[in-house]
Amino acid sequence: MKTVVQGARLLGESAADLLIVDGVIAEIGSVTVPSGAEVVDADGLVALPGLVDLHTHLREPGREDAETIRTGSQAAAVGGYTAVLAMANTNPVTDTAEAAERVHDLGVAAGIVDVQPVGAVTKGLAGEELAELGLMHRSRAGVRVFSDDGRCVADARVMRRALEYVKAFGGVVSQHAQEPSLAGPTACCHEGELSGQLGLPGWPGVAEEVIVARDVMLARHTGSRVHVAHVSTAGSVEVVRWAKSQGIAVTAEVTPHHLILTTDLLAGYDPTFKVNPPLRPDEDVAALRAALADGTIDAVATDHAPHARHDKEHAFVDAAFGMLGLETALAVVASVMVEPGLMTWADLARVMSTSPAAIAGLSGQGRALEVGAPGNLTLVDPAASITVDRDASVSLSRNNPWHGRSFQAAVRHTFLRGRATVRDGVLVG
Ligand SMILES: NC(=O)N[C@@H](CC(=O)O)C(=O)O
Repeated sequence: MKTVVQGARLLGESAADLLIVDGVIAEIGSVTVPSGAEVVDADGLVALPGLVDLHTHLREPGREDAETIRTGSQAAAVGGYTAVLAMANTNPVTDTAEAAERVHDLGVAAGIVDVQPVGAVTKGLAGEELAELGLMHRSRAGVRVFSDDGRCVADARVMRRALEYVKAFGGVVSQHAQEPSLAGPTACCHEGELSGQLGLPGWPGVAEEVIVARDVMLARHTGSRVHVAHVSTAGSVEVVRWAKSQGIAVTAEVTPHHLILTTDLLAGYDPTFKVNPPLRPDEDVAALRAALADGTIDAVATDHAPHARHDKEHAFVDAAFGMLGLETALAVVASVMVEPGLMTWADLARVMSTSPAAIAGLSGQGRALEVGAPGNLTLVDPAASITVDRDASVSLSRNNPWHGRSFQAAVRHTFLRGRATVRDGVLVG
C-alpha cells in the first residue's frame, strides 16, 4: 500500500511530499508518485504527527449507550487522533489483566485508532487496595498508565505504594487530584462568589492543589513518575513548575475546555458545563495557557466524557460531570494557542502528540515526521473555520460544550499507519 501526501507544510513550516509505503514513511521531499499509489493533495495543509489523547472515556464496557470503543475511536479519528488512552472507570472497572485485554482487543477490532487501556490504581476505584498493576502491565494490553480518574487516590499510603510498584516497569500514575475532605459529596462546581450567588455547593481550587503538592513529594520520595490529570488551577501550575525545577518526575495535562471556558458559564445552570475538575475563573485560565506555552504543562488531554441524555439533562446538582472533547480539541487548541501566537504548530504537535505519547510510553506514536517513522499523520487546514454542531458529532453522546461556537482550523485527513481513517473530514468506511 502506497500513499503520497503532496505539498503538506510539515509542522506548519516548509512544504514537502511524503511517501508512505506499507504503513511507514519511506520518503520526504519531492516525491515521484509510484504507480498505484493513492495521492492526497495537501496543498496549504499542515502535517502533524497523529494526535495522542492521554485521557479519554470510552464507556465500554458498561455504558455503551453513551459511547463504545468503536464510536469513541471514530470520534478520535475525526479529531485527528491516532491513539487514545481509555480510562478505567468503566463497568466493570479496568482493574484486571483480563479487563485490560478486553479493552485492548476491542480497540484492535475497531481498528480506527490505537486504543491503549489505562489500568485502575485500586480495585474497583475504591481507593483502598492496589489493583493488579503488574499483571495488567505484563498482559497483552501492556498497561503503563494507571489512574482512578473520576476519583482521587486520596490515601497517601496507597498512592505511595502505587508509585513504588509502577516504578519497577517504568509506569506512571495519573492522578485525579481532588482531596475529598475539601470537595464534599454534593459539590458540583468551583467554590467562589458565583457558586454562593447561584446556591450551588462548590469546592475550592486548593482541593486540587494540596493533592498535587502531596503527590510531587511522594514522587520525589519514591523516585517514581506521577502525572497530574486535567490541571485546572494557577496554584497547581505553580506546584508543578516548582517540582520540575527540583528535578521531580512530574508531568501534567490540561483539557481544551479549561483553556477557555470559565466559571461564569454556570450562571445559566446548564449542566453541559458541569465538569470535573470544574470550570475556574479567568485567572486560572490565563495561568493554564501560559503554563502550556512555557512547557510547565506537558500535554493537552481531552477528558472526553460522553454522557447519555438521561444522565446529563437534570438539575445542575444532579447531572453527571463531563463534556465531549475528541472531535474539537485540535480546533480549540489551534484557536486559543496557535492563532494568537502563543504557540507554533510544532508546539501543538509536542503537546498533542509527542509528549502524550512519551508520557504513555507509546513508542509507535508521537514520532517526528521522518523517514522510518510509522505513517501516523494528521493533516489540518489552518485557514478553515468551523462552527460546531453537536448533532453532526460521530460520538454517541451530545454533551458538547462547544455547540454553536466557531473555531479556526479543521482536521481534514487522518492516517493510521498509512491507512486513511478520515478523508476530507469524513470517516473512511
Ligand atoms: N471529567 C468528568 O467530568 N467526568 C469524568 C470523570 C471525572 O473526572 O469526574 C467521567 O467519567 O464522566
